[in-house]
Amino acid sequence: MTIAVLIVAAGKGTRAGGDIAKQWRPLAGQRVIDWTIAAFKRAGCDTIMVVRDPENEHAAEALAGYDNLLHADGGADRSTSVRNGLIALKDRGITRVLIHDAARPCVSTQVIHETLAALDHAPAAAPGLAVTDALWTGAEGHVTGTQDRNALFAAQTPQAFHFDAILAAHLALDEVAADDVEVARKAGLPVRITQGDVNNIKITRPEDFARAEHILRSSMDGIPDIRLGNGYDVHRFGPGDHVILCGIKVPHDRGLQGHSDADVGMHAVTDALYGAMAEGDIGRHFPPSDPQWKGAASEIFLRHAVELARSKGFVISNVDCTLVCEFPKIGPHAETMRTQMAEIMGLDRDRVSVKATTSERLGFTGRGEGIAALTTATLVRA
Ligand SMILES: Nc1ccn([C@@H]2O[C@H](COP(=O)(O)OP(=O)(O)OP(=O)(O)O)[C@@H](O)[C@H]2O)c(=O)n1
Ligand SMILES: C[C@](O)(CO)[C@H](O)COP(=O)(O)O
Repeated sequence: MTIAVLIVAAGKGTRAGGDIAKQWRPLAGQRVIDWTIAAFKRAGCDTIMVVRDPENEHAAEALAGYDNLLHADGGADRSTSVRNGLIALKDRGITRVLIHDAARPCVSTQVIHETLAALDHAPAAAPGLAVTDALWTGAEGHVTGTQDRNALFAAQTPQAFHFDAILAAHLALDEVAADDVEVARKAGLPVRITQGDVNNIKITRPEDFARAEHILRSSMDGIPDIRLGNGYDVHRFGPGDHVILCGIKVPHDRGLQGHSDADVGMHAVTDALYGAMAEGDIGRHFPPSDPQWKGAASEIFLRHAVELARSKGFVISNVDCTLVCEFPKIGPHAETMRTQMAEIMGLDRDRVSVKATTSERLGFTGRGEGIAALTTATLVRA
């Protein structure tokens, strides 16, 4: 059995408005089409044909980054686009095909698998959602009747077919059809209804972008948006009588050198937060070339990273910082450091860890030339 996915992406997206057709527009960090392609790859489908307008520069740009995608030219209506895609898939040994709207980026693995599995029992299958709201007919702003909803379903994609059967049905079609289920039925093929998903929305109107974004951000197919970041920093010892570590003044016979207060621990924590968000590092947000940060309290940097995370919808789940030095001894101060950093980040103390290790007198930390810090941070988007 060789399965192909045919994604129709040649529409103009008129109802969604905007200068760029909806399937090429950004959504939750990538393009709509990227989410749609990713959903099928995640479900294990590797043969993917995208039907697009060959003249559309946004289509060309969006698809350029993909290896191994098949392309076909779209037509004036959806049925023609599907037919072109099916013809382009002919002679590739395809036995089953899933036909999907590019504009449905939130489709789940479960919907894909269930629809495909139904082809073991029928030549065609498609996800539908039983209509739950009462249905009216209306005219001139008034209800004129109530429609029986018991036998009504809202149609979704992917719609799945035995390849030869749907190709033949499309080649025999002499009019425009709403979808491929209609094409199949016109050819006399029985179509199984599989369970649709309320989240499998089709981006149709401008407000659908926000709905799709919410669905994708809150749950990527049940996988929460969890980010892991790491941070690493080193500061050299110099003259002084204390060091600042994780916001705490620790007496020592040397100080740490740096443009700011040289709080190596807090810098590693801050960089781990930036890293989890792919937002660069402290140097990008607070350039050392800028004199205003000379001697600055590192708390400023950490508060900025925390605020940035909040503004992007992340909550910090935990932070784990390890300081590497022979001296000063960190143990007696570790709990105060945890409390201080938890307070700055607005976290419970049990989400903040500060620990220390020596490097067995090896390397620059072992020789007492400086202190290194490593941090791992986890961010979760609610
Ligand atoms: N000539 C067409 C028309 C539509 N589609 C695709 O069919 C899917 C569902 O169609 P629809 O939501 O109606 O998209 P558009 O036709 O682009 O939207 P509109 O009617 O608002 O212009 C979309 O992924 C769209 O890109 C296509 O490939 N070729
Ligand atoms: C195929 C479809 O998505 C099923 O719901 C739908 O028919 C596509 O287009 P429409 O123009 O929005 O009806």
